[in-house]
Amino acid sequence: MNTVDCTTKYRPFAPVALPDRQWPSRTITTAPRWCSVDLRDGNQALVEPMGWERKLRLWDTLIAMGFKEIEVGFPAASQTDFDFVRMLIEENRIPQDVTIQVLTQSRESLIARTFEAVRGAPHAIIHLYNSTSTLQRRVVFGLEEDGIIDIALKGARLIRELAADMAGITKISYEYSPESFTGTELPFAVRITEAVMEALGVTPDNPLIINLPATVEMSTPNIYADQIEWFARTVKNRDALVISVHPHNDRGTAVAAAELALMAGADRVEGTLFGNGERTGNVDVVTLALNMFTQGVDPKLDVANIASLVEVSEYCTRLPVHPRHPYAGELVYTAFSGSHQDAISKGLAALRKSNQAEWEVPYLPIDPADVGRGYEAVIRINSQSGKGGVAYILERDHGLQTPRKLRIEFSETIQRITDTEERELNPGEIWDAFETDYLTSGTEESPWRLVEYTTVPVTGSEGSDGKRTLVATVEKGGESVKVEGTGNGPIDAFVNALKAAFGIQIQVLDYHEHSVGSGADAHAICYLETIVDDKGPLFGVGRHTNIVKASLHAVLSAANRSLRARYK
Ligand SMILES: CC(=O)SCCNC(=O)CCNC(=O)[C@H](O)C(C)(C)COP(=O)(O)OP(=O)(O)OC[C@H]1O[C@@H](n2cnc3c(N)ncnc32)[C@H](O)[C@@H]1OP(=O)(O)O
Ligand SMILES: CC(C)C(=O)C(=O)O
Repeated sequence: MNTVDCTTKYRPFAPVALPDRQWPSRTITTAPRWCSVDLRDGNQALVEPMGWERKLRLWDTLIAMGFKEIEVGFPAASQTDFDFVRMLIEENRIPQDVTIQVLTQSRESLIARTFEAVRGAPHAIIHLYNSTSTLQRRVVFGLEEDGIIDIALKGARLIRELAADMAGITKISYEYSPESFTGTELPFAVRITEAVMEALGVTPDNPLIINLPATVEMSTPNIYADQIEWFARTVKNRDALVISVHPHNDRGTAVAAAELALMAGADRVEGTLFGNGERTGNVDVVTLALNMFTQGVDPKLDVANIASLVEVSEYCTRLPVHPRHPYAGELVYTAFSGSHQDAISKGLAALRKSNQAEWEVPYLPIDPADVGRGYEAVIRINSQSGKGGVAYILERDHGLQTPRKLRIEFSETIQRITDTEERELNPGEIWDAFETDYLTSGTEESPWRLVEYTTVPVTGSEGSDGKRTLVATVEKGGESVKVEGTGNGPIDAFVNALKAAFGIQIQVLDYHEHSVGSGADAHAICYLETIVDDKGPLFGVGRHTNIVKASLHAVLSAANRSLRARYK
């Protein structure tokens, strides 16, 4: 029971009055303009901010992914940020279709230094911000609305001046963030934006990127979408604006907020790889991009090698990507639970058989191969797993198409091991268990062993009807015995031979056989469902390059398995 009375300590976020909201019936059909803020918002939230080498590695990765706008730092804040921007420019590292973006507070000295940093770049976005929320106006700035507008306008006018001075050297675009937008009254957000637009003299040809950040995610994502739609419908000269969103993830719904904001009219998204950023992070652009991808929308970001993105992100941020992180986590293409495994393996088989282009596999919203992940880890086995998963591993790794009843039987063996050992079994251990149980002979646990055999047709006797006589050498517990029997085929003849020599009674209920591999490696696998001396039904499995030998091995496999404790 909570001891804090949340009803007095916290208050619900007021909804936006927008009864004719349009966004709920829209869908996302094109990629937004992406802006990576890894090197700024992501960097400023790190325990150890990135040095040059890490920044450069991240920069190269972002470029390779296809980002065309990258916020490279807060150059007035630190020498490292300043020097990094200079290096990109002086070493001609900025591709011609990429624009760098830099952040600054609305303070004269910081703005001047920011311009110094970008001088000589082909194109730069100067990103100006000041906090506009009710709370920050009161507790941080001690100012009324007009005072806050004043801060923004002083900065905007200076930026316009300095941009004009830089004409012909560096093309400057403008971005303004009414920071803490989500805590700002909407009419005030529009008012300050319109004032900044006027101060900057923006036009549809030279628009302002108006970034409406969920600096703190304070409400459900539908309310953020309402805020964006309300803003877009109310602000004057909408066509001189590019509406950008910058969601943080305080409530864990930044991805949803960004998506709904796009439906509400946002044109651009600022975010980071895997959501690194202040507190619970920025919106994760990789997830956003792949969410689009799985809806058939080209995200215009290359996320095809997700493992290398994880590797770079973990190296640069020194923070791990969670094993359950959407699309990227180590475990997100893995099912341990039986019913999931069963559906996945049936789904994969159906897809292979149908040859259809469209991806449709239960529990796998995306083909792991599309992000460079293999199928090896799709099914892993522990005590939550079922027969489908175990059978999948046997087929995937060893080509065994086990009959349904054998799957049930063997999965009980695996279940016993995983329950006893309380851990995952790797594919090698599953195969070992199968070999030990079904394919081993001539050991203490599996004393029966086939040494050799020959068959001859029964001739001369009346009504022999294709019967054969089989003569074999069989070992039991190391002792060799020659056996002989006649039957409708080799299995029948062998069963009769064993009965005559040892008194063992093997009744064959069902028979399956298939080949595995091809060429010199080809061999036959035979599965026999049997009752051995009233024990069973139980399976015997035989494997050999010779199809008859495979079936005789299967008979002795059943005999061996009837000695197991569980059949006593
Ligand atoms: C939501 C965000 O992520 S915004 C980006 C935040 N990122 C960072 O802060 C990282 C880099 N920042 C820094 O290194 C430093 O804060 C600097 C160099 C920018 C400024 O440092 P300092 O001037 O020493 O201190 P500090 O950041 O505490 O400045 C606070 C002052 O700036 C004012 N201020 C804060 N934001 C702004 C702004 N956007 N525009 C104008 N003034 C601002 C505050 O009112 C306060 O004024 P006061 O000194 O009169 O009380
Ligand atoms: C500077 C702004 C865009 C910011 O980082 C935020 O509001 O989170």
